[in-house]
Amino acid sequence: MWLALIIGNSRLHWGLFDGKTLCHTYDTERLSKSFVYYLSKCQRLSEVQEILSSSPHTPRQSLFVGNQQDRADSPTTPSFPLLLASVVPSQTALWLTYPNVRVVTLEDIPLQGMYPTLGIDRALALWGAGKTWGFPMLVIDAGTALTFTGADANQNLFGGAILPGLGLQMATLAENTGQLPNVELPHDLPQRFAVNTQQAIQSGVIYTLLAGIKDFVEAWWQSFPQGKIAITGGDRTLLAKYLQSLFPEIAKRLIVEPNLIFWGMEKTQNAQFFHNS
Ligand SMILES: Nc1ncnc2c1ncn2[C@@H]1O[C@H](COP(=O)(O)OP(=O)(O)OP(=O)(O)O)[C@@H](O)[C@H]1O
Ligand SMILES: CC(C)(CO)[C@@H](O)C(=O)NCCC(=O)O
Ligand SMILES: [K+]
Repeated sequence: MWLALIIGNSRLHWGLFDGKTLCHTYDTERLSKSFVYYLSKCQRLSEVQEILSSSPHTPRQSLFVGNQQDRADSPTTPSFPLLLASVVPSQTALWLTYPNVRVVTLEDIPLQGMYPTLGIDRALALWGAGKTWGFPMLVIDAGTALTFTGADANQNLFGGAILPGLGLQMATLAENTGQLPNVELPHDLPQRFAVNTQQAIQSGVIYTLLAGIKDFVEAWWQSFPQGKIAITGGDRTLLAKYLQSLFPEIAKRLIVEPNLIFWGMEKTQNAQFFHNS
């Protein structure tokens, strides 16, 4: 068993693997140094699962009482292996205190033509999607930031784009204006021409984002008529639903998959190391 951890800009994403099989996923807030310590002391799978699914993530001392002494003294009780990918350098540092950790870098991903500051989450999602469904592949990651990242049939980075994600666009409007409220995203596509403030914000953010996605997707298909498209990230389901209503011909060709980055991590040499250990 091993753990995959993606440190995103809003929260942490956890994958619990049995070899190549992804058994469980968890999302957590950012965690404390003592959490890192407790996780490193977990011996049983049930302990890992309990502390990752508890909320808030302050592990109960009692979980460890009793055999804590054995653990401190025994050299034969390694922590669960942890494979880490992070786009938040300050958070990476905290997790380097975990004893059995490996960090995924761009060098671990066999895509050609990557530029040095490319986000590891983008490279991993693209690698995971391409290795699973084939290249050419375009990944749309609808997270804190929304990104497009594409690679051609030779697994060469074709390029992409970065813009504020749906949540960030809504939050920025509320934070930087005197009269605009914080608004939730609607479950269904709103009406385009709105007659109240809340719906006007929803319409503006959603319809311009959908138009932008359509434009990128069409440009992608112009370059790669048989090119595949996968969407991931916290807003993927909502976006896929809006696309289904507005541009069904695009939605039909979309692969919607929450775990692209985990698939990417599993398909690096680093994971191979864990499979064999
Ligand atoms: N339970 C949730 N908590 C936080 N955000 C959520 C949740 N469910 C959906 N979202 C949406 O997910 C988006 C954030 O996506 P995600 O969790 O993929 O971001 P992230 O952790 O910052 O990762 P990345 O850095 O890759 O974007 C937000 O815009 C928000 O609207
Ligand atoms: C764009 C984000 C924030 C998306 O999570 C991340 O991939 C990142 O910090 N990237 C670095 C810049 C780049 O990818 O070109
Ligand atoms: K920054």
